[in-house]
Amino acid sequence: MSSNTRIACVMVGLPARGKTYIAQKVCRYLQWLCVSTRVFNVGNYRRKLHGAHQMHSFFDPSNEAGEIARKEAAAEALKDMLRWFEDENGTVAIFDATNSTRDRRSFLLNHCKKHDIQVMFIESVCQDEDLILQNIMEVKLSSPDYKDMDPERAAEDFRARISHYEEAYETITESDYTYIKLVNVGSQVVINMIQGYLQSRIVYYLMNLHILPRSIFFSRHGESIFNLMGKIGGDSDLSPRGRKYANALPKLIHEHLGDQPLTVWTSTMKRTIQTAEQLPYPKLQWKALDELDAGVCDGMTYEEIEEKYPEDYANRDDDKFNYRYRGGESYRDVVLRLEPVIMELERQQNILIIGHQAILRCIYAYFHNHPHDDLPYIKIPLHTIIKLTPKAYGCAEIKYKVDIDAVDTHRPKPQPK
Ligand SMILES: O=c1[nH]cnc2c1c(-c1ccc(Cl)cc1)cn2-c1ccccc1
Repeated sequence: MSSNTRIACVMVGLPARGKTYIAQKVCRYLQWLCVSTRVFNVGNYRRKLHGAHQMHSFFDPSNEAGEIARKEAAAEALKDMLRWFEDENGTVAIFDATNSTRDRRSFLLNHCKKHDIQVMFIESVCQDEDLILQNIMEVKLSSPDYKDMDPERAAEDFRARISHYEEAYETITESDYTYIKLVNVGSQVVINMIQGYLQSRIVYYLMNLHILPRSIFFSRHGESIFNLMGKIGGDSDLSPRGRKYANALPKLIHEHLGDQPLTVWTSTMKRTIQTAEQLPYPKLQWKALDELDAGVCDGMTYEEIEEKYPEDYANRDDDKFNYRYRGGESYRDVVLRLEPVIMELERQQNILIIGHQAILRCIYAYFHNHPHDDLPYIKIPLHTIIKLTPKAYGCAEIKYKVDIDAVDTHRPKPQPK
């Protein structure tokens, strides 16, 4: 990807078509992959400039004052977006608004062209009334615009807001525009003039999304012999307590899942395969799920590393995300090799990953949008089951500590010097 690529993903769609949902997911995915990305939500600018609790009349095209106020909010967001590209050296900006008329889209396109910013329109078209209602109930009624309002009245007002947009809505047909049109959550996808690597990755990601209810379970392997010895890496067997955990897992998973289908993913290392052995579900081994490669330090204790490689030992905590073991990997390397796993996770429904500490930190950070500086210090204890259930704009989480003792492998972030 050439270093100065700058892309504005411009959302298009009526209210309650998942524009913000898409914007936030694409932003989280790209940031996780170390692409500097940011969402500019025009609704937030409108609320900041003109307050929340605007009733539907504010959005009536014949409402002069409303039109001026909404144009001002869009102009403010656009100004911030351009400034962000310059000052923060941004790569992908996501301009989240209805952008529902040809005029508005051509204005944005011309403005971006002047600043050498590629524009890719992302339109969400949805006629599925149930999904629109689910969106309104899950998202709109909890928005600042409807805080403390009677849900029935709020839903009614929001429907009136939608109808104001429907009158003036012009779907994308500009054949010389770069765009992806997602119909009914990608059950039909139309793409036009997609250019370059990054745009193609964004298109591919969007085509793999679904919003069917599902849960993702994580657990590290049971305690291993190397855990007991304080050694990192290796390919050791489970310890007796680790085997006890493996024996307890099937019942615990069934308690959380009931009779729903599940697929179990492990690495190719013995300790995860042995932990999954008794689970009565289809299993898949991923090389990409193998533990972070510690290179020359593989099989050593931290004391031995400090003894043999004192400068490496000291440097690692200075920037643990980017620190790469000699002949081994960094957390950044692991994130990039996990991208296909994340892509497949987005496609799937219930999955249990039996993984390794560094690996689960990276995957967990993707779902919780954790910054890279914190990622290498996320607590993922042994003998613990984490259940993530994706919601509209985040993930619900249950953490379940199993009552089988294990060593604590967590090393806290050192205090800033
Ligand atoms: O097309 C929609 N129409 C109404 N609602 C929608 C969508 C999508 C959606 C659209 C395209 C894609 Cl690739 C993925 C999701 C998400 N949502 C949503 C539903 C509930 C809460 C938050 C968001």
